[in-house]
Amino acid sequence: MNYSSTFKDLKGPKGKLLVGNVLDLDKDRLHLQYEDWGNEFGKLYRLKFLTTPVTVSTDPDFNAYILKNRPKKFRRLSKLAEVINDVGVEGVFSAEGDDWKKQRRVTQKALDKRHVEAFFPKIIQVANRLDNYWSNSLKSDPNHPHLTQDFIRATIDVTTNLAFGYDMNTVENSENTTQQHVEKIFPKINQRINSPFPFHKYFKSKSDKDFEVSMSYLKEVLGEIISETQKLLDENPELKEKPTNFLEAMLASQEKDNPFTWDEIFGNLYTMLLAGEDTTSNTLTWTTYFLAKYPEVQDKIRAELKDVIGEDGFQSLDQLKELKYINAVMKEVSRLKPVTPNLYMQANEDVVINDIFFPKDHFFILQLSAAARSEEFFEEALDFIPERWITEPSVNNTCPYSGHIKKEDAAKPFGGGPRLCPGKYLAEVEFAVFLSTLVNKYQIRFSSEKDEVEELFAFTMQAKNLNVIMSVLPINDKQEVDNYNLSNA
Ligand code: HEM
Repeated sequence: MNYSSTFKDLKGPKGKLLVGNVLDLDKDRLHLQYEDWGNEFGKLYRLKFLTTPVTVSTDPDFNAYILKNRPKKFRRLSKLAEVINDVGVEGVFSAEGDDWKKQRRVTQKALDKRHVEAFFPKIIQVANRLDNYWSNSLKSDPNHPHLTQDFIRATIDVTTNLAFGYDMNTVENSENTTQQHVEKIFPKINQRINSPFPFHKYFKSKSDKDFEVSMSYLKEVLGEIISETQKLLDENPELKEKPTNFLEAMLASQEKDNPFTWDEIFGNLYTMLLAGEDTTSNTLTWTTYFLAKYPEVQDKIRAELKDVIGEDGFQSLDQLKELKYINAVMKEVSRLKPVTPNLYMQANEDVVINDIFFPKDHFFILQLSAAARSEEFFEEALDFIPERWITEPSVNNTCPYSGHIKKEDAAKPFGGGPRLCPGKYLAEVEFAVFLSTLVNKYQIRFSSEKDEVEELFAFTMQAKNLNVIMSVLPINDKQEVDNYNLSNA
């Protein structure tokens, strides 16, 4: 192998004897700390967690190389996979090699465009329930402040309907506590990944015990869904040949070569539930922040809805493609507030990237938010400008200043390469439908003048201290929207 330097030559913050940089980590704002260090030490820099050397990359080309060269040259960090598997969420996200290929095939098929399109009426049904729920809640609580929880419930309902063929209806069923249990999983996984030692194996804290209660609750719920689906397959054997959703496909494999194990079935149901819920609901929550900060964005969305959807509401998925401004809002929110800002990878073999040598098993942190918010790739990078994503086909869609990198490559909220998020299309559809439902009838604003929102890293990146409330849009504003001309905005 030819190279002119190794990872040991990279600069980085000075660590402490024995522990390296572990004690310097600001766990609640890890992604911001990695961004700051990137500004200080360069796009590639070195850290040490106890005795383990780590390379952090904020370089989109370097990140793209690693994302693209999976599963052969790189894998997800083995410690991450161990923590995820240890809590029982052993699915496509943590799998590698042939196991991953097998699980990816069925996951990707369940979430492909054809399935999402066939399922569109159900997404609309969930959105209508959300709308009813909001309009009723606002009667008793004129400034409804629970938007994050509402989005979590809506995304849980979509995933369980689409992937498991099961209508959980957590939006209307306030007794259903699934959302509260699901919410505990990512923060716990995050805590365990960042813990230098698996203390929970020897001593269970109160939060470990709470977490176990939540996991057994979810196991019971998923167990019931599995039993009902198995009964359905037994009564309708034709479904075993032509399964209509993810769970049916996994159960149908029991009677074929190379069946999924029960751990894989449970693990993938958890994976779907988690991967589909936390990311999409946090992106929607961050969107409400920008809606409150820039009320004119709400007006533009309403104008576009009026143009494209009209009075009759969504009729088909084709209308979504015409919602160019709403799609641009999602891209801009995901650029400025990417909910998965750090991806953890590991080398399967010795590799040379950018003329630098990294040994087998080397640990990489791909930091995605630094490039997405950098002036190097985006003009007025810290400003919220959805229009930057609306380009005419004739206009060259590259970032200003970057020369060769496309905007999409500098901001990669869904990862990339063969393990690109398979739920991307579903997430885009959910985003457009739920955001339209919200903005069409309701007004979003801050509950106080102080904007104290903070980015909290808990494996996904969440909005802390977000003081956003909603109220029914006054009739007058609706009339004004009728006269609002999007093209002049
Ligand atoms: C705004 C919403 C979402 C964001 C930002 C997001 C982001 C991501 C990212 C960054 C990854 C890692 C990709 C990589 O390693 O290159 C990922 C993986 C994954 N996502 Fe999403 N996701 C979203 C919604 C969804 C939805 C709705 C589902 C399904 C219901 C889903 C299912 C998955 C699965 C199963 C994986 C693992 C794929 C694999 O390892 O092969 N995601 N997502």
